[in-house]
Amino acid sequence: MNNIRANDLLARLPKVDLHLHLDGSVKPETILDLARRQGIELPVYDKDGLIPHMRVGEECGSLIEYLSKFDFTTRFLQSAEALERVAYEVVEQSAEHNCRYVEVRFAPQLHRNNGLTVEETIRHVVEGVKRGQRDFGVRVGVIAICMRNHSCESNLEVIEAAAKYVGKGIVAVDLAGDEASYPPECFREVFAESGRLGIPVTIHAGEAAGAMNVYEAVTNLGAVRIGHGVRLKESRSILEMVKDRRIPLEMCPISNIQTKAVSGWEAYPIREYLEQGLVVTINTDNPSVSGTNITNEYRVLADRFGFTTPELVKLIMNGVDAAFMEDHDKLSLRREMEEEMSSLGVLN
Ligand SMILES: O=c1[nH]cnc2c1ncn2[C@H]1C[C@H](O)[C@@H](CO)O1
Ligand SMILES: [Zn+2]
Repeated sequence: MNNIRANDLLARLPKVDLHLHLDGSVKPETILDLARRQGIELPVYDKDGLIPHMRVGEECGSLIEYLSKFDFTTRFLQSAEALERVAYEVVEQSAEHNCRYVEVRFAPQLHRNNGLTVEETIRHVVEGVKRGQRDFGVRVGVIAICMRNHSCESNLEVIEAAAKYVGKGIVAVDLAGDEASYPPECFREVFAESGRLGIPVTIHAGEAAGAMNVYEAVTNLGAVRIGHGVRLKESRSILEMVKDRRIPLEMCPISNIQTKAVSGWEAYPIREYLEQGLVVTINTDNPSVSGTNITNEYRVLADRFGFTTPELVKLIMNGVDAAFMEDHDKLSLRREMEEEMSSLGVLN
């Protein structure tokens, strides 16, 4: 297959994205408009000029450097209107890449500078994605994020509010932020509460710290999925545990290279993980910070690792299996996607 046709096929394949941060998915043109409406000064007033403020470059050396890009964007996401709008637009952008299901995650406590409550932030994000779901025909779930640098109290507040929205938009809770400085043990109390309330848990782990964080996330924080897990390869026994429990990894290739979770593509363990029988899914993490989209993630994997179309289809369907979705909805999503793949001629 020549490249143009291959790229076209990747764009047209139905896909899912399980790891997508709201505040890492804001379009520069939306920032221009939000700044004007909110009367906030910008360093530049053209969308190309904003890109360096929002996106990491080649030189990104660590997760901490990567995370610094979020400070710029979250300033504009402090009102009901802004949250609803970016939530809607994230669904629109996913639809442009033929995503059939997305899980949009955000940290309520980062959007309260102008007085919104945790529950209000959740309500507005859920409203935005639901409107997107109706207009663009993409199924959507929302994940509420606790932050590693926030207090137990403020993270517990997120869990309690999220619980009220389970079945009404919220599908899980997560833990994100600077992994290296805050070991996951600090969060046992917080995720014990999500366990009591019966909310599914995914945890960013094994990205900027070692495999022990994955172990802690699974055994003590109740994680049933792991965000990234790139450094899981550092421990054979922990890798075996993740494999035996069939815990899906939400890998985000471009982001993982940029945050230096691994030294480079040659060390990226995706083939290794698949050969070892781990459940790998492919996701974007932060399209506007990483300068990526879901089609691009698959294209890079095809180019760098020689993944064939059946292998890419398998990765996509792993994402469907790993979705935080009711069984009957998952079944109908799987059927729809299989039909669409059949009509594209990529299923036997
Ligand atoms: O890849 C990541 N690792 C850890 N934290 C992250 C990553 N991407 C985004 N975040 C943080 C920064 C955002 O402000 C926050 C909520 O989306 O989550
Ligand atoms: Zn993430």
